[in-house]
Amino acid sequence: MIAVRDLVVRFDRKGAPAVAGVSFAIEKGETFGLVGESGCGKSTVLRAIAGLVPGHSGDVLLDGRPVPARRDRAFYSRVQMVFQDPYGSLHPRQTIAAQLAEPLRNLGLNGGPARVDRALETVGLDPAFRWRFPHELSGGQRQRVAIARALIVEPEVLLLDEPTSALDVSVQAEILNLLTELRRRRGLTYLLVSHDLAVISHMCGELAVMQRGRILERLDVERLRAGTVEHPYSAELLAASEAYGELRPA
Ligand SMILES: Nc1ncnc2c1ncn2[C@@H]1O[C@H](COP(=O)(O)OP(=O)(O)OP(=O)(O)O)[C@@H](O)[C@H]1O
Repeated sequence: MIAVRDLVVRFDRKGAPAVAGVSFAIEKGETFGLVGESGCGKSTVLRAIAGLVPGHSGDVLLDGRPVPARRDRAFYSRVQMVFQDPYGSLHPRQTIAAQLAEPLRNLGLNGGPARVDRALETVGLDPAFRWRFPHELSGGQRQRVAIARALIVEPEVLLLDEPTSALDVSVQAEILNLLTELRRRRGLTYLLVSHDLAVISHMCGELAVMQRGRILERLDVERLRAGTVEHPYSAELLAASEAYGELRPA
């Protein structure tokens, strides 16, 4: 469904690239995880796919075809993003209805009230939320709105950048379960970036461990849960994960 081939991102001409030749492919309906310590380049991979990083090299392929260097409406109607901080990504002085209608307007699609209500329902929020402002919502409700805003254009792929890192643990589980249910119901394909192995283990079929802009190791979730990683850095990451116990089957 979506793939990157030899992706390189350089922010600084002299220094090491932030992403140094990353390749992977995600089948339709699957969730692929990118995991690694802060600064390893995982968010940059995701932002480069979304066209938010100027001047990357390598290919981004959607359904096997390269996407245009300047991402167009056709791309954003198929690929949407959800960021870590829903408070930062929502406009503080716009109603939820206005914010949900915006991506439809940007893509030249019809944004009637019924569509906004449907989007709210999809993420488990009452239509009455349409008149509220972001500060009147809890963190979890705000992230539900961010997911509704990504889904309102009916994309096929969601790029998820630490979608639950800013939330309390109990709310994290709710949002992860909602994302899983939506993926199953709609046949969505996810690329999930997280520093949290428990989140990756819960969500992903396959994952790649990144360090200093490169993929060190690819794993399927069974190997992650069994702890049979090959690269010493992956083993370190696993050992350091507070959630190590949760990753292993009881
Ligand atoms: N816009 C930018 N300009 C310059 N350097 C950047 C920019 N964005 C990221 N970087 C640098 O690129 C490297 C990779 O950052 P990136 O945010 O992709 O890492 P990450 O693994 O997602 O970490 P985190 O989870 O902390 O965001 C870091 O060294 C970072 O400082």
